[in-house]
Amino acid sequence: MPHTPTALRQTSGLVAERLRVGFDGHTVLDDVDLRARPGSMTGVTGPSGTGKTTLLRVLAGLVPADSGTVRYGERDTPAPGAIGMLAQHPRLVVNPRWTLRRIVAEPAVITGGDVDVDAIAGRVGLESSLLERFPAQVSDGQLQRACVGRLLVQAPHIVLADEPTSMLDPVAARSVIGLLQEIVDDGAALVLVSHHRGLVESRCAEIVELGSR
Ligand SMILES: Nc1ncnc2c1ncn2[C@@H]1O[C@H](COP(=O)(O)OP(=O)(O)OP(=O)(O)O)[C@@H](O)[C@H]1O
Repeated sequence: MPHTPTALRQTSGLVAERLRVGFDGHTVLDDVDLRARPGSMTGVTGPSGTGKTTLLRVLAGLVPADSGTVRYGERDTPAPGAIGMLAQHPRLVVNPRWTLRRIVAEPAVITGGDVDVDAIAGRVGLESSLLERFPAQVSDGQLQRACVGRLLVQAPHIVLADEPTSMLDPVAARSVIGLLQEIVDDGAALVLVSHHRGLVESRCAEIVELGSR
């Protein structure tokens, strides 16, 4: 039976309260609250070095907070596969020895599901012929589309996107944001880190501004 991400998704957002993180005695996050609701985008913005990526890492459970809490629905740790991430530099996070087809299909391999990678490629505007290429043989925009395709296969409850369009030209950026909006409209809670205030203000129901006090 084909993998049907939408049907499998059980939405639950996340709530972070009073997060504090410091490195080497220097406070980076100071009492930060953030809520990401199902079917909604939450923006994180602020100048360079104010802790946007650190906040995403804490939300993903990759960096422990010194204090504060993160709740994922009813849980205090995310369910396996509940969080999907989209990186600013997709080349740094994908396996360079995998074809785009394998990169897109990977979440279904992990769960033992079946997936129509060509259909997913069509949905994210990636020519099927590119699926047989390796990351070094495609553009940043094409690789980011493949990563969005992988998100569609994973169908996470929560998407954490760290400057996902900053490497892309305006047309490709709009397209990737449109695809993320589809994932949100499908019920995911999305946290969007971006320096681009206009983008955050136009798309996000809630905005966390770091470095503003
Ligand atoms: N593992 C770490 N050890 C020590 N310091 C760190 C670590 N991770 C981040 N920092 C520091 O924390 C601060 C915030 O970094 P972070 O990458 O979260 O900022 P950012 O807002 O995402 O920046 P940018 O917009 O430039 O990507 C920086 O001063 C950084 O040097």
